[in-house]
Amino acid sequence: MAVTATDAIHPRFAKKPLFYSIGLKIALVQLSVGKDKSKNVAQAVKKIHQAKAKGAQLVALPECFNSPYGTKYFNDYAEEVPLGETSRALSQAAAEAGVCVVGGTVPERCGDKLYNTCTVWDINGKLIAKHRKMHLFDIDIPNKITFKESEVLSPGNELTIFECNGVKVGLGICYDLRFQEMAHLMAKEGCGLLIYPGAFNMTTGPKHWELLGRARATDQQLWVALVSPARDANAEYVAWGHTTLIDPWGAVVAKLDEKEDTLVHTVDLSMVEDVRNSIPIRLQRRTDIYDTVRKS
Ligand SMILES: NC(=O)CC(=O)C(=O)O
Repeated sequence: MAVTATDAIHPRFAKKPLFYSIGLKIALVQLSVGKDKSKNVAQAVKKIHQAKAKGAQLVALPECFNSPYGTKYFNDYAEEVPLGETSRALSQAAAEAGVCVVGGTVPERCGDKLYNTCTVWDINGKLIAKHRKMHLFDIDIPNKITFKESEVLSPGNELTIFECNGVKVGLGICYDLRFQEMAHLMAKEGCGLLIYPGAFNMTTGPKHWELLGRARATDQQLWVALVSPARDANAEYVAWGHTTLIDPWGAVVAKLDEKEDTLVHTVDLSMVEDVRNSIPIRLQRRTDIYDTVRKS
């Protein structure tokens, strides 16, 4: 069988990627998150306006930005999307600032189920995408960390791609970063940037956070943004921090430490095409032997 130039693209998505001769100024907000939900949300709104003042066209918040990260908190902090107070605040902030907002994640209530959900708001405050964490964080590292999101959360079943200023952006949430098939499908469907709100911890953070981000960027030859909450050493779950932006060569172009801060950088989408032209692995995959296929 002949080797095909590209593997099959899901019919729901356009075959042609959008982008590539443009820059997109993004702000990654490493937010301090505590137990006071309204305070968390107000701080996020403040950071969105500050990022806009620095010229950002897209502002991304971290995983679980309105609630402490822990299974015992999710039910109490959960809200319906888009009816809840957090959705309303993000919609208003996006519209008032005139900026696209990738709303980190919140615990979402839908019927009798809870999800770990990222919402995306356009410059008019309209909800344009919603991603539910597909791969739940269930791990057990003896004497280090045991976490079982599946005790209270349900997984999402959809890939999520949206468009901002002509750039196709793919979304994953934290543990989703470990699954290269998901990143591959989003790249195949035209994304030039993948954004992962995430909250790695003090065990897996130093070992895997940057490594996985660089792996996804290198494998898929696109930009990868990892957005963490700031570290709170007194929290039950201590986040690693180190919000990071990685270019399509797999190089870290900007990185925060563990404190609250915002990383602002212009993502040059022409680099995606340059890297793909220079190292044409997309055309060299042996799809006659193996493949990654979208099933829904
Ligand atoms: N918190 C997560 O979902 C993922 C994580 O911390 C890890 O993969 O490590």
